[in-house]
Amino acid sequence: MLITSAKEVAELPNLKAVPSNYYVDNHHNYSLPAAIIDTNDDDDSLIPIIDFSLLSSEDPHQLSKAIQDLGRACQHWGFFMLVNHGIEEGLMEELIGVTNEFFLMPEEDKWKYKGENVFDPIKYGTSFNYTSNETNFYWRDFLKLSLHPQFHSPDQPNNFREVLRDYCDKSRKVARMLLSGISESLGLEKELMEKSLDLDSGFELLVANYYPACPQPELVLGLPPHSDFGLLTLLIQNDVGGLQIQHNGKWININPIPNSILVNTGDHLEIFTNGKYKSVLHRAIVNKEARISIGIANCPAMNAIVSPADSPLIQNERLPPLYLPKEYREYVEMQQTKPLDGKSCLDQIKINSPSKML
Ligand SMILES: O=C(O)CCC(=O)C(=O)O
Ligand SMILES: [Fe+2]
Repeated sequence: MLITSAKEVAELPNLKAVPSNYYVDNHHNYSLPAAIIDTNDDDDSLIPIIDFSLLSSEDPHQLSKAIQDLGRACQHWGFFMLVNHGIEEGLMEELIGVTNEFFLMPEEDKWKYKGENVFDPIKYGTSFNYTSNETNFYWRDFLKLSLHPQFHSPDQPNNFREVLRDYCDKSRKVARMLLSGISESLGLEKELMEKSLDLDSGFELLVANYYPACPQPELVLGLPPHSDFGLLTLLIQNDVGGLQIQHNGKWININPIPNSILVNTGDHLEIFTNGKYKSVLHRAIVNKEARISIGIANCPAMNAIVSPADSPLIQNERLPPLYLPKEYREYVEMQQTKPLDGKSCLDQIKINSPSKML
């Protein structure tokens, strides 16, 4: 079957209505959770804002407060805005610019990166995940790149590789610093996570999303509700909002804040913390203007076995392990080939709680 990108559909001459195979109602595999979409500005402003520079403060009180704030944001929201992260605004803008140029290239130049398998290091595609046999589509095109342990980049546009390498080296340092702060926030020794999940060989996947301008945004979704695999995702975006996250049973709009990085905790941080830090469902709506977002998922090493941390602070008689150990690679395979049902993949490895079994 010839696949058409969402951008090609959006650019059909005289397109006034969205083709019906993009209608969100047609996705029979899952139903949207009954929740209120809250567009209230007060709620938007509630997303925690973490000042990265305070995580290296020399003032012990400031440092310990910054670590506590980080832990609280992961526990109560699973999402936070990171400011003062030290990555130059110009570099972030350049990455968004070259990514936009990639999506503006002729279709045949992009489809040469189609890829066939879950672990192909460079993949261009459309909708949620073209490895599952979708017949109804999401209003989104994507480019997925494996960045670590081996770095992969398309050759075009010309300076894409160079800009990406610079950004991803800097983003990795920020992510590692956050992960060690997160270990500390749990009372664990700083290095426990990096050692047990072999983060020096950690897998990193970049997902660039292009949501074309849509004539009827209310009828479609850019991305269905999902949680991210990995430990932490760091996401930058242009100034067109569209991300919604589940919080206290509602969908909350997250408006972009200039020069910030949106961070969320992924499935493997939920597993490692034995459920204390939640991997939160989120989705993307679309707009009459095109939107770009670029996330990097920072993950355990492919052959690491992920389980709740081996520490009495994380699992003990009162807190039995809630998740089955699983090799990271197997989890990714399972997630990438699982049918869409609006539920997190974590459900498949949750151990039934004793109260359920009584
Ligand atoms: O576009 C966004 O803001 C969200 C993207 C996302 O959730 C993803 O790529 O996993
Ligand atoms: Fe996501």
